[in-house]
Amino acid sequence: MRKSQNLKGNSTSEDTETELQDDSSFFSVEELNRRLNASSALGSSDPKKSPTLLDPSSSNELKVSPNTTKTNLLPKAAGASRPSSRATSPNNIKRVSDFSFGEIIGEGSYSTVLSATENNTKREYAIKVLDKRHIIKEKKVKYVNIEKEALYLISKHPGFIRLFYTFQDTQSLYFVFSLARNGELLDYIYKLGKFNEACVQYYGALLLDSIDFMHKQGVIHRDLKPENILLDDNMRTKIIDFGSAKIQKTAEKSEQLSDDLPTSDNHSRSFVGTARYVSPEVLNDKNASTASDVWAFGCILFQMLTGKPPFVAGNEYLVFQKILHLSYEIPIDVSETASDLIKKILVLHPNERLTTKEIRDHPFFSSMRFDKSLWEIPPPRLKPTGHTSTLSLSVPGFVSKSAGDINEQTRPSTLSVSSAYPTPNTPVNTTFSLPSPLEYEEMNKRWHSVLLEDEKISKITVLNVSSMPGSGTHEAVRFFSSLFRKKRPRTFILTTFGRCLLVAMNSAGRATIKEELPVKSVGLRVHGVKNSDHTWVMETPTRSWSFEDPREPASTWIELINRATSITTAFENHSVTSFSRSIARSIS
Ligand SMILES: Nc1ncnc2c1ncn2[C@@H]1O[C@H](COP(=O)(O)OP(=O)(O)OP(=O)(O)O)[C@@H](O)[C@H]1O
Repeated sequence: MRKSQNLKGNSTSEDTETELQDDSSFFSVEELNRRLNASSALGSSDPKKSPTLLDPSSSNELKVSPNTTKTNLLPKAAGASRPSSRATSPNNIKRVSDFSFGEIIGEGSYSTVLSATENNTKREYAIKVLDKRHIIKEKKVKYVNIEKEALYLISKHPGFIRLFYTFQDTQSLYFVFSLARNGELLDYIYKLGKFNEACVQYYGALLLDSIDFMHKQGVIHRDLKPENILLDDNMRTKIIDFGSAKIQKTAEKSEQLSDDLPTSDNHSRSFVGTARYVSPEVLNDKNASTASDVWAFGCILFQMLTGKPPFVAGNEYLVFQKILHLSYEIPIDVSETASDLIKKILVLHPNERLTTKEIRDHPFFSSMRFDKSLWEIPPPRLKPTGHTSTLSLSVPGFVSKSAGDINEQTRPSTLSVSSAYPTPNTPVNTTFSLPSPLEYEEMNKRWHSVLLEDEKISKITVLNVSSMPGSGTHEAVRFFSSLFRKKRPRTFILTTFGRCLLVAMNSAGRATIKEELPVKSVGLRVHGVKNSDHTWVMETPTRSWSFEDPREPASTWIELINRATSITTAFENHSVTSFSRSIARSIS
């Protein structure tokens, strides 16, 4: 296997050929419960019988308390984890003290993922930490097992994240993965708007080859989406998150291989997946099949080609309606060959959908060779193709950093992809990080008409926003307005005075405030939304706003809004004059 050096000069986990070493005993509810009980009864566990339980005197022992939260279950952050006196635990099963944990690089519904360096080898990994109590409570033990088994089945293919070790301590389960340093495919789609067709062919081919292999191993992923596709040091794709996977039985598998028709999962009738990528058959009768993964693949191809998934709407119900009615449009700038492929994949009936083999043979992929050499050719430079004019925002005057060539520019050195700033042609789903001081100055000038005297922009980004009457209004009014609730892209400005503004340019090119969010309203509630890490809600008794930011988690925003509330409070107490000036200004 390839030898690689990371940016710090450390060798990466990909360097090692080690077979999966795991503590398989913890993957049963009984064993998990037994160990949890043992740990609760402090000291009653028998380390000989449970070789992977940490020594209670170890600095890395994580104590169970009834008030334990997800965060304090985590190993200590960067540098805090002291190397163990013993390099590894008995039977070569790893333990927390074998690693120094770094920053949190991702969070899932049931896990937190941290970067980590193995103390002995200095190899870097991504370690997924799952809270045992939470897994048991939510009845997810079965899925933890499936994830491990699926990862084992597909481990020989380069298109998947590699699982190296599993282990546990009293409170958590640990999956040690190869570290995909270049973040999620989704980041690049947002950053570039959309990919040119050469890039879509290349990345589409890597994914197709991976999906094909995965299906031959009897694994249906069931949650394929750009967030679950990571990019490694060489900008090649690694599919992650097998927590929703289904493993087919051998009989099903051989049937599938003989006739190449989609095999379905008749046993699992629960909805899994993500609304925008879920197939019509899963919505209709909850039957997931290999064709359901092909459907999701079609949605991802569409998203790479156009910048957004084919089925988007203000809420999940409307997304489902669009999927069931096959209501999507291919923009005219997509080539005929690509459109033809999309139309043959996004087909309602799974048996009429192209199979992975048929997709490989489609003219869109005629330049790609589906063999080992596919994974050896250098990735094409990631380039956007122009912009979708109907989606562009009118935010003039910013230095564009989004367009161009990602591979050409310095690649992001960490997992967080530095984002672009609003430009007149930036697609709506893009979000933006803080600009440099010079760009700040420029922005403050551009938006000065919405700012107060001495007030500066603290954060500017584009969010999808919808609003409706608050919980204090009549239920019928709320119900009907929910039917027409539409998320619209809006430029959001947080100012140094703590004001949160939704702004737009008028036809004369002048920035105007569309709305000022009532960060100090009595009865204001700011909260996240179940099943969506990137959506949050601001609610007053009379009005509620729902925000979606595909890049930044809702928790960051909730913290920001809370901070804005305290800033405006301080501001009001100390600087009444500025408010008077602002009123005078708005009148003039
Ligand atoms: N090997 C890795 N290298 C780098 N980042 C990773 C790796 N594995 C996971 N991540 C990051 O952590 C996030 C959460 O991981 P993952 O999707 O596996 O968790 P999960 O609990 O299964 O999530 P979900 O709620 O989507 O099921 C990912 O979206 C990704 O950004």
